Amino acid sequence: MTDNNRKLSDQQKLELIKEAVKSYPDFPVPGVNFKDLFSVLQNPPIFAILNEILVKTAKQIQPAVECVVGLESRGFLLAPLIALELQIPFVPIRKKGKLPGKVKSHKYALEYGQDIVEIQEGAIKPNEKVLIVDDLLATGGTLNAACQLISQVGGNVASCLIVIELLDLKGRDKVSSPISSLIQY
Ligand SMILES: O=P(O)(O)OC[C@H]1O[C@H](OP(=O)(O)OP(=O)(O)O)[C@H](O)[C@@H]1O
Ligand SMILES: Nc1ncnc2[nH]cnc12
Repeated sequence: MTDNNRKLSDQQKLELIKEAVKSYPDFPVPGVNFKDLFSVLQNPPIFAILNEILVKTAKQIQPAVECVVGLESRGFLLAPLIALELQIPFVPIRKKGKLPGKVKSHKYALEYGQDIVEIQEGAIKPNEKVLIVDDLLATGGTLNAACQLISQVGGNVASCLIVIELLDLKGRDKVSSPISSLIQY
């Protein structure tokens, strides 16, 4: 963190992150206003602020989480940063057919299309307290599928941490675990 950033409030830091998120109307299909996390990652001071807030938020969860699950693909850019800082395992949830070994699967609906998510058997310990991390909450289909999958393999979803929440889509209504989002549209 730079000296200038140290003087900013959390609210001001979140505003800077929000200003750095680029929007792309009608991508990848008409009607979707795509919010691009990569525009934040291409701005190192803002990426540093995002990392700082994600780690701080994750550390505040009580009781402490024991594992960080990242959702393919953009959750993979953030979850390992948190896992490393907290010195707990990072576990991927991927789209169908990409993880080796025995997997458990769950089908889900997207804002556009549908998909299947998978996790490796044994990646989550029985009753382990899990933090799920992703870049964006839209319809909530992906996050709900991840929660179901983690429960299916015996984990306990303690909390979900999302950078961008699209409020109109009411995605959080689909998810029974607590969700923190950093910026909202
Ligand atoms: O709340 P939902 O409606 O489920 O949408 C949110 C999900 O959609 C995006 O991923 P996407 O499925 O586009 O996959 P990608 O990151 O691999 O491009 C985003 O990164 C979330 O994971
Ligand atoms: N509007 C959106 N922007 C970025 N990723 C998304 N995934 C689902 N909806 C999205």
